[in-house]
Amino acid sequence: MMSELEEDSLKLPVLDLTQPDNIESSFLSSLLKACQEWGFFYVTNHGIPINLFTKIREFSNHIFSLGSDTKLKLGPSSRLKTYTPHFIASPYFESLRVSGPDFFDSSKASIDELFGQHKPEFSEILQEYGNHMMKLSKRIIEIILKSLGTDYEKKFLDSEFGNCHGYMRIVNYTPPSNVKENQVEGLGMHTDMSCITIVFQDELGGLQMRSKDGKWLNIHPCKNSLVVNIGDLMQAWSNGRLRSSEHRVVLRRSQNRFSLAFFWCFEDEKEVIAPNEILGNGNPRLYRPFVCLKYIKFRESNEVGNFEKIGYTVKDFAGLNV
Ligand SMILES: O=C(O)CCC(=O)C(=O)O
Ligand SMILES: [Fe+2]
Repeated sequence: MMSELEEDSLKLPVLDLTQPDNIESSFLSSLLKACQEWGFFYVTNHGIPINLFTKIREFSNHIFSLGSDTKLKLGPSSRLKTYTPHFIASPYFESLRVSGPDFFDSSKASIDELFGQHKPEFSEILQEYGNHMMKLSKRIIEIILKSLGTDYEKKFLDSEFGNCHGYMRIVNYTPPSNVKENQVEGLGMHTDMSCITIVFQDELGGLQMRSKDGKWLNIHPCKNSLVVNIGDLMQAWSNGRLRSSEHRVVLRRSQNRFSLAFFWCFEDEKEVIAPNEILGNGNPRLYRPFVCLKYIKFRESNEVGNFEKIGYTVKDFAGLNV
């Protein structure tokens, strides 16, 4: 069950879901350690058909090769606001957002607007992918809860995470032509607002996380595996036992980079507060309770054109000075 990948000096555990109900306790403790220290790990044998990634990648090429006027029909000042154009997150980043639970409808609205006609095959694929990712997210949280304490998945999975929702971002990175001389940031340092994020990155790599002592470490692409990272909501809910790490994307080659990020989040109206069992005896609360949507609004209002900028994380929003 347990396997580990050498990542420069960074060793991230690989959660193998071949038998999700039968995970060794030694693996659970290495998973918990990774979530505390790095906030990142890999998941493999996750059951997502490979051809879904291939098809979404094809779809992504199709969308992002459209003219910018067409794409801006979904831009920040449009009705749907599902497209993030270049020069918002970075000059080299553009993305399309598809929201659950009805991934079919959400993508259909964008596609109809872009192409002026129905392309149900794309929406079907995105719905299938979204359904897989919703289930996968729940399985991963179940295992993370198990790693935090005996029977915690029984106590907390449905009661705390039963109403989580998800959305995906399909991302196209277009590096500048002189990228070979100087690597550039495709996406600047940020933390995710999710409970967990599950990322497919293509073979070019470039995802990096920041260690507690401020070093940038590569999260290499790993065949047939997805990258999982802890987001801000989970950091607050776990009273800081799980780390929402700063990360970024660097571009080193003059080739476009494709990634697909799935964000699994608490429902907007949920009050995020670490349960007493998670807190443990005598430990101070590190975060005041807050309503999930209020944090998301706080982040959005501080982004000022710079999506997910650091300096306004959950610590700045709800951290208690203890
Ligand atoms: O493109 C990637 O590999 C990661 C993207 C990311 O960190 C994000 O969208 O939050
Ligand atoms: Fe991220």
